[in-house]
Amino acid sequence: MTTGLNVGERAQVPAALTIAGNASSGAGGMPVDLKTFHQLGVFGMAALTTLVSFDVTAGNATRQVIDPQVIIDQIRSSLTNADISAIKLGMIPTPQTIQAVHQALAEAKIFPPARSASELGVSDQLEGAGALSSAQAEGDEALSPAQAEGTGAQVVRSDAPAVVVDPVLVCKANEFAPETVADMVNLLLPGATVVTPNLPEAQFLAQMEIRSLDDLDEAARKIGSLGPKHVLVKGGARLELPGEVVDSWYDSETGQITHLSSPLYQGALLNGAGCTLAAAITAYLAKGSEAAEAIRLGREFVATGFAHPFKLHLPNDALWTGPAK
Ligand SMILES: Nc1ncnc2c1ncn2[C@@H]1O[C@H](COP(=O)(O)OP(=O)(O)O)[C@@H](O)[C@H]1O
Ligand SMILES: Cc1ncc(COP(=O)(O)O)c(C=O)c1O
Repeated sequence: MTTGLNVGERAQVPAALTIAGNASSGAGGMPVDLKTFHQLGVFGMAALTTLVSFDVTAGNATRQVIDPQVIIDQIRSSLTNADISAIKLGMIPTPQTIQAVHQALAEAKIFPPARSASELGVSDQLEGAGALSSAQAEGDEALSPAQAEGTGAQVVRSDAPAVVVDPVLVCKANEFAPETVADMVNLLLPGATVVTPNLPEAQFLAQMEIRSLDDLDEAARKIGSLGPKHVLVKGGARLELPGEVVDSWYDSETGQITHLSSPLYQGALLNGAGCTLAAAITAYLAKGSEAAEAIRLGREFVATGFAHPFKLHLPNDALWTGPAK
């Protein structure tokens, strides 16, 4: 096999880090992210937050949550092991693990510090999403961006890697960890370059029902008001439009909504589709694409995968993250 490199020559490829869970099926979280990074010519690194096992006979999934300090250690280690060009956040299953991820990324000046209670105006308006993250509600001292600026501390590095947040709350039919919404909103969304909720996740984040394309757009705008630069709400097969899937992309800077559509594949949900999309967007950002291009190319990569599902003994087959067979 030839790599196109001479022996001893370094591979000049960007690196991307995924902070995610492991699905032992190989069809969700870290395995999908690393396969996608590799397929797109990006060196993949991983910090694990959870271990998920599906039991086909019992029809349920169990998860083992990784100790928050171990998550911080993995992220610190990855950030010092290589120059990382983009980061993907996937399943982060508890308020404590979200706080740990935020802490590690804020200390590296990749994420802004936690907002203080008085600065939580926007998420205050989100009924039920919770105005305070649990750490803030417990009275932890948070340095606000304004306070940090006052001390001369730089809030986010000018060369900080792009961060794609896939707010994993609903995995196909399984709803999961709705108690993490407040911390997601307060700690993860403000630092996101792109956030990629599926339809039910967008309902949680925007606190509204989504039944139509107009609702999808409204949810994208609402989530955009929480701080991310770009929001891609995946209507996917769940919106049930004839013959096509439509995702709604909101650009917070321009305030513009764009509909991105692809042919519907058999009306099916495939395991790993959402992870592959967020990982592909991360990979393209790592390779230097602007967000608009990364989102478009990421969707194309997923559409190719839908044409080649991999048979799993689970309620849904898996998206294939490799080249066309
Ligand atoms: N049946 C399908 N045919 C083609 N594209 C799909 C289909 N279902 C979802 N998609 C697309 O795949 C991507 C992931 O969507 P989705 O499966 O809803 O995410 P998640 O895995 O987070 O639930 C989106 O771009 C969506 O539009
Ligand atoms: C660890 C992990 N992360 C993420 C997901 C979400 O996967 P999908 O891309 O199918 O939405 C799953 C789904 O089972 C998972 O187990």
